[in-house]
Amino acid sequence: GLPDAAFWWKERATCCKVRARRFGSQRQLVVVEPSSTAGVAVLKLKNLPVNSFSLEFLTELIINLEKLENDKTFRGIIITSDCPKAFSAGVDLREICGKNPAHYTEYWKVLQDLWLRLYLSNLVLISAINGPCAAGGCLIPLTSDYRILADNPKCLIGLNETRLGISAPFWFKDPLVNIIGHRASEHALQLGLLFPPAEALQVGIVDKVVPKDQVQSTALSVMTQWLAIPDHARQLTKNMIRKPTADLLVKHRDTDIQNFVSFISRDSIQKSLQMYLAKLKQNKD
Ligand SMILES: CCCCC/C=C\CCCC/C=C/C(=O)SCCNC(=O)CCNC(=O)[C@H](O)C(C)(C)COP(=O)(O)OP(=O)(O)OC[C@H]1O[C@@H](n2cnc3c(N)ncnc32)[C@H](O)[C@@H]1OP(=O)(O)O
Repeated sequence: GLPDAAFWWKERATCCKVRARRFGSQRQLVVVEPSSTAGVAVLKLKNLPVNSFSLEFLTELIINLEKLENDKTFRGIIITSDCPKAFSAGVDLREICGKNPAHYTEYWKVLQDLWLRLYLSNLVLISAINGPCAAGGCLIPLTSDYRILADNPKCLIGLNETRLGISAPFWFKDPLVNIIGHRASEHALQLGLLFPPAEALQVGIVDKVVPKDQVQSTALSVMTQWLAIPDHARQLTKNMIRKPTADLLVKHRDTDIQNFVSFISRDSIQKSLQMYLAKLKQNKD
């Protein structure tokens, strides 16, 4: 069962709602639409320009996922991007650069919340990856049940953290190992590889590669196959497979936060993140 996670969710849901009130933004960063298939919602990420994970975006995403999880009309979610430039550029570097330990603590807790919410979801989650997907951006595909990538050379996917001088946390690494295996993860993580579509399919970080204009329709047809299985049987099986990995984070959340805050506060790490951000701004198309 999920008693530990359920406890966390209840407590964290209240925090999310308080935080959402704090932002009070008029921009809608997450759009949820019913699909043409009954019981399936399409969740569109819309934090322009690149769906980087700002605290506000993460908060809105968690609230929307929680609503869908609690709405018995939905059995599955297709997660995709409504930003032409990216599926997700991962952690918003402005959230982990030049801020204070209290901010880093809050940010990391919320990122953990998102991971738990997705990884232990009872719904079928399909990532329709219609743009580049880097580092933290892979959190969504890696916690999904199925991943479809657009066949476009710009659609690189992978955990490239080491290229920024940082390390992916264990709860990014573990699902990757579960999906692509130990040796391939060792290679991909240390070198910070971003895979183009054909290689992504070959290594197994995605399940299907299709032309960009077919990503959505393919996601719907894959969803239909998954929904043919009775929910209770699929959910029990998903939980049985995922619980040992999820428990590692549930049990070690506080230590993980402390490790992150002390790591990210180092001058050398801050310098290398600032350099990466400056380089991104220089390399504009
Ligand atoms: C001991 C314990 C250790 C625990 C762990 C410690 C640390 C863990 C760290 C957390 C793990 C996760 C990390 C991350 O996710 S770091 C982010 C990694 N992301 C990337 O490397 C992707 C960066 N972005 C790109 O490659 C490109 O932007 C693109 C997504 C391919 C899109 O390219 P393009 O269409 O050419 O657009 P631009 O590059 O011009 O980007 C548009 C504007 O967006 C800004 N941008 C892009 N990415 C980010 C980002 N991640 N954060 C903040 N801002 C970002 C970019 O600078 C442009 O801004 P501008 O228009 O103002 O110049």
